[in-house]
Amino acid sequence: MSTAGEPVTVQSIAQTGNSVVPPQYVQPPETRPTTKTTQHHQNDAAEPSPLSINLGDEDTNRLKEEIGRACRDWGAFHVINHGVPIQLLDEMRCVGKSFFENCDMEQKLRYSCDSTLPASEGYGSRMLVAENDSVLDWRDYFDHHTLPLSRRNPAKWPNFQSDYREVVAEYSDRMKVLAQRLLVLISESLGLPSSCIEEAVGEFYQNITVSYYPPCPQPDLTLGLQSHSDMGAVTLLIQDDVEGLQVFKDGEWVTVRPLHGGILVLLADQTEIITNGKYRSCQHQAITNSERARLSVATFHDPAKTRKILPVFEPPVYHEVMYGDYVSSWYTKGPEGKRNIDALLLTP
Ligand SMILES: O=C(O)CCC(=O)C(=O)O
Ligand SMILES: [Fe+2]
Repeated sequence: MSTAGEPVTVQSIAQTGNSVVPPQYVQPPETRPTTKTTQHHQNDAAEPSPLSINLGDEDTNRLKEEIGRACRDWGAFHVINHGVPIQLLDEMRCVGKSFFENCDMEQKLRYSCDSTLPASEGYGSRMLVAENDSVLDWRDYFDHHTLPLSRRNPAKWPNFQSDYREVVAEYSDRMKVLAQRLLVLISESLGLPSSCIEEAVGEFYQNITVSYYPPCPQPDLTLGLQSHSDMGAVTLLIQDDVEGLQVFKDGEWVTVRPLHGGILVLLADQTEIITNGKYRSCQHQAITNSERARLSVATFHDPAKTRKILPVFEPPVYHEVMYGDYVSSWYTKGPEGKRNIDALLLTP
């Protein structure tokens, strides 16, 4: 499939035009995206799914109540009037897309990540794959290490497009501010002191991953990204206008309708531990389609690897865990839905 020594990317497979995907990309029947378990968003429903929350709402009690409800019911919600210029969201999508679509493979491969290391920075294709897991995601990605500033080295990011590095840096700074504000609101929605969750997380380790899902000839057999919950504290996600992200709610996969200008907030596993399971992390996956490539940009806010994470409510339902240990077990076992966090339950 690849020329000697080149990593296989999903985009290069898609470009062969084959009508059949290579066998490593075929999901076992139980994880395939079936229409039976998929409830598509309700077009005319009174409440979009997941909920969309107006951060500009001056009625702060109502705002906190809505956030609490969304966190309990979905572990995910869109925010609008979030203070981040919509133009910056568009620019971020645009520079990300242009890396995948306007650079030739030789240029792209200059930024290849080290696929033997977890969460290595750069261009790659197999991030969430466990060591012994043979099913691959139908996705390529570019991961940027953005915060703390000591990890940020824009020289490792593409510069074929003149403003790529500035856009990513500005986007990173704006996402951090928004994530901090959200953790305040989430804390307050539980009656906790404003800074409670933020202090439990400590300094943010932030990564920005641009995911690119090429059209797939067999969308019924594949996943763009297998079912998982994010490991850190909170993820802020934007997508283009192509559907594909699904969240798991009440036993069903619900497709998240793209909301231009909105930002999707996904609660991640450390927030579930810190809130002692009052708010659960959102299990999600990405499906593929045969028509159009899809792009998303996920901004992860994680604790430092040495940070000890433990519930702030008594009696604790989860074990204390060192975040770095949590990440290691995740990478050796693979995400497999939410199995990793369930392993921390004191009374499973
Ligand atoms: O592409 C998406 O919408 C989801 C991406 C995601 O879940 C991730 O990168 O962790
Ligand atoms: Fe995710």
